[in-house]
Amino acid sequence: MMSSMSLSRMLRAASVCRTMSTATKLTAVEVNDKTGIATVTLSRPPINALNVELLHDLYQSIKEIENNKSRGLILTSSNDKVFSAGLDINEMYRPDKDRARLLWTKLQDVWLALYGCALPTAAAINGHAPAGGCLLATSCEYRVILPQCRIGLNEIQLGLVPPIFCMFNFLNVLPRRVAERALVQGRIFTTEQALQIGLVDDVASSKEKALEKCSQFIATFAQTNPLARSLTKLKFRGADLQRFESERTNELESFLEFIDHPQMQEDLGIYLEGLKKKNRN
Ligand SMILES: CCCCCCCCCC/C=C\CC(=O)SCCNC(=O)CCNC(=O)[C@H](O)C(C)(C)COP(=O)(O)OP(=O)(O)OC[C@H]1O[C@@H](n2cnc3c(N)ncnc32)[C@H](O)[C@@H]1OP(=O)(O)O
Repeated sequence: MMSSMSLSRMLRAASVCRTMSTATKLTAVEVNDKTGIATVTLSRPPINALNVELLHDLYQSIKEIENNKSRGLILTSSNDKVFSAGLDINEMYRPDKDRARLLWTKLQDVWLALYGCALPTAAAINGHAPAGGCLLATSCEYRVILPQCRIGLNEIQLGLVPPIFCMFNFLNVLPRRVAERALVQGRIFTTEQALQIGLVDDVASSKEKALEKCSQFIATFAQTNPLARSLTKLKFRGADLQRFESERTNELESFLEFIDHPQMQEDLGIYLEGLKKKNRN
């Protein structure tokens, strides 16, 4: 039989963390009642590839957390090896046109919501974060990664032109020269390299420790007026957000044109096959 001691401990634990009522299917949202910090966990097995539904759920979660006046937002993954594999290539290979349009629009919405989020944001990168995975992490204000991970914007290696928000994210985090070179080379960095160039702020030995470091970062704002903080953040990011708005329709059309190109389709097919073959050998 359970002792009254362990029952009270369990009740106390249950009152600290609560799952948000509107938590969605592909993202789990948990709010720590003690700290007021919300953790969004990407939960689309096996590798959190960003498809229309995951992007939709992620957008809803970010907006919900922002509207519920949480103290901060931490983004992480339920997979212990992969934070996110980036866009789901199946959504771009031989795509349904309406769905491809929706995919890109939702990616744009997520970027706007996360990059422009009024709350302090942090990413606990508990696995590999190529392409769209890196985009999500660098939209946040602070990043902690685990050892033996790989992170970077490798779009150019797939023959894709990195969209403007990739550039904004890298310029916000890295010196201009380093950002430009990383994007034009489509570099994927190891944990050590990412820390050395400043693509991530810290390294933690486990997911729990990474989450703890993210919470500590968010706690540094405990004494700061939230409105003053968010307006100051907006002063830094506002020009990027405005330029993005003025180019978002063009970028959507360029994306659709790009993936409609026969050569692009052939390249994506080869790339996808290469990823699958790896598992067959
Ligand atoms: C101005 C604008 C106009 C131009 C617009 C251009 C468009 C730019 C788009 C910019 C934004 C984002 C781009 C992207 O995000 S593209 C996606 C790029 N992602 C990658 O290259 C990652 C590829 N994957 C990996 O490196 C590895 O899978 C991993 C993430 C490191 C995980 O390794 P693992 O060993 O743990 O798992 P693995 O066995 O490789 O994979 C498991 C199964 O998942 C499949 N898979 C992997 N990645 C993807 C993916 N991104 N989409 C779909 N499917 C993926 C893999 O094939 C395995 O499948 P299976 O089990 O063998 O069937």
